[in-house]
Amino acid sequence: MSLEKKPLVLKVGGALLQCEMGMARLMSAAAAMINKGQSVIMVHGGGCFVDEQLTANGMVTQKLDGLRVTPAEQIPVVVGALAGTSNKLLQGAAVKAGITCVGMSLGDGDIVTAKIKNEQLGFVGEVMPNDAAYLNFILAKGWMPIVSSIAIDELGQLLNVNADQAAAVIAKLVNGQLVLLSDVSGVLDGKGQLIQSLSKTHSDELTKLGVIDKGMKVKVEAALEVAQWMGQPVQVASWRDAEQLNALVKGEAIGTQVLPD
Ligand SMILES: Nc1ncnc2c1ncn2[C@@H]1O[C@H](COP(=O)(O)OP(=O)(O)O)[C@@H](O)[C@H]1O
Ligand SMILES: CC(=O)N[C@@H](CCC(=O)OP(=O)(O)O)C(=O)O
Repeated sequence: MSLEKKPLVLKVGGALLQCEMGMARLMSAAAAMINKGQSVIMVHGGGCFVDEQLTANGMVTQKLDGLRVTPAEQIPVVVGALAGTSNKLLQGAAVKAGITCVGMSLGDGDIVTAKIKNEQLGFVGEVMPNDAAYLNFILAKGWMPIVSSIAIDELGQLLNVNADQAAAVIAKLVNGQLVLLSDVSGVLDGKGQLIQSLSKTHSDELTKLGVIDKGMKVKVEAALEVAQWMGQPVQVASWRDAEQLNALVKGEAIGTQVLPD
């Protein structure tokens, strides 16, 4: 299978949902790719939006190693923000760009299996690839799945999954090419310069120095895991940068290339 024929798994981060122009540009890039016959799956976060909604509901946010501690009482707010508002806002932008899309979550169509990651984190999920049939059905129609990172475990419990980890699992599930789009141009070094290509050794060094931290640490870990698994680089780039989006449509490498060993 040629690279460009692999489904493209595009993960978009939270801040995008607060930027109407960013959403419009991204969807127009996605529409251009879909019109060329490229399958695209969009996986999204919405961390900023969750923060906002928790605060509005008088709840506090606590993170451990970049992951949100999610007690049971926060689940309705988190699910509402991610599987509800964020997912539907993106769907709206996709429809406006002429894309036929299916808004869904990790809990749909048995695409993944899920379990609680670690009791300390509360209702935070760890997911594993399971069955690609539902996604493949949508892609075969030429439609674009828009997937929120809410999973459901065997007991029917709703779990909050970090969206970079969700995108990594979807990429593995469909053997897709993963591009993690954030609000920064890629992984930056200690001087704020873009790192063109990043190996595991280099990333470990920068993480130890605290240069790569918070959300970027989780993102780079997810990218390294998929790069290793696929034997091909995973890109960390920016949805803000119109030039990067144009290059992505042309199939060019953008942002930081996170390399397999
Ligand atoms: N070395 C780094 N390079 C770039 N961003 C970094 C780095 N270390 C930490 N960050 C932070 O990580 C953020 C991106 O992660 P995150 O907020 O989880 O993004 P998203 O919501 O797009 O997934 C950046 O906005 C930046 O604040
Ligand atoms: C467990 C966990 O941390 N879940 C994330 C899910 C959303 C997310 O990952 O959003 P971004 O991609 O915008 O960072 C959260 O609650 O913020």
